Amino acid sequence: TLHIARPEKGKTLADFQNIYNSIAEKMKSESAYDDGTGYGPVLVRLSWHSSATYDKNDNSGGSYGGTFRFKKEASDVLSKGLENATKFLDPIHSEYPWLSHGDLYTLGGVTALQELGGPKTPWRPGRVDTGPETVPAHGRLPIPEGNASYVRNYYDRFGFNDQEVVALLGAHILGKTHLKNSGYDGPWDDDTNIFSNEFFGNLLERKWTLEKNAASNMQYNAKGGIMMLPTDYALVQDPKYLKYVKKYADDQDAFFSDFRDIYVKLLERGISFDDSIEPLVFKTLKEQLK
Ligand code: HEM
Ligand SMILES: Nc1ncc(C2CC2)[nH]1
Repeated sequence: TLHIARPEKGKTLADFQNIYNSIAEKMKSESAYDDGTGYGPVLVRLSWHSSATYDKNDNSGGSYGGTFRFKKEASDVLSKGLENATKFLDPIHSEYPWLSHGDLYTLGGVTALQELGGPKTPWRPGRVDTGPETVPAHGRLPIPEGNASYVRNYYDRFGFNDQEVVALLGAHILGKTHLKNSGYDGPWDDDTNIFSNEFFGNLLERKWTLEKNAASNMQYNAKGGIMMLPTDYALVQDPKYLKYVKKYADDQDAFFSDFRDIYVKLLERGISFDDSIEPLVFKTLKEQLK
């Protein structure tokens, strides 16, 4: 499968900054969502799930075709809860109908990440919607019960190495698990909408206890109301992953730049962009107030 980027005709940085601002303003005005967590985390998760169907073996799936807009893909039980994110973005798509869904879902994640204090993340337009026949079969999303070899094997399908996998999973500092979505529960602390390297410090410094949760799933819990999925905890069980967990726990700047790089790589996986076109870097709302 070939995915050639075709940037929307005649659109400039200013046009996409307008969309960024619409999403960011809507995040601000609907900050009460999910008990005050806000829409940032679930928008980041949607950008990940819309890219997570990628398979390097035939270059299928990935963010290009915007196929998450089809119920056939969005109904995957492992995507439960993401209907909140697509419903949030529907009015943005109505306001800017010229923007492809693939560009909408990835731009939503980049906007959320930056508005939650994450790294400045270059973004390129040009994903083109493809039809229902291009929706990949269910089964390409990861399960939370996996161990380290499961996680390594899963990301091999993207061609991501150990360092990239550890950096990418640092996104789990954002947001929450919800029993009604995934059958996992927590964290219950409040600053789950600020991007930082704390996921790694939590993994290394807290005392983790493996417990059965209210949905009879096993998860790791620590005092102070934080939790880890089995796939999170795998990062400290495997010596090759552990090396990078320590690196990122010690060095916020290294985490921010490595997360930015692998997040861009994820959102663009499988797409051929015209490298003579500069990626776009958006200003945050705060930066535009001055
Ligand atoms: C081994 C791979 C992964 C597994 C098994 C996994 C699993 C999960 C699960 C079970 C939830 C809770 C969903 C719910 O109950 O609402 C979740 C939430 C989340 N995931 Fe992941 N995830 C993985 C990788 C990623 C990646 C690569 C990113 C982003 C780069 C990401 C971003 C998020 C975010 C931001 C949330 C919070 C969503 C919210 O607060 O509604 N995850 N993930
Ligand atoms: N620690 C942790 N693992 C998964 C999560 C979900 C993002 C909220 N949090």
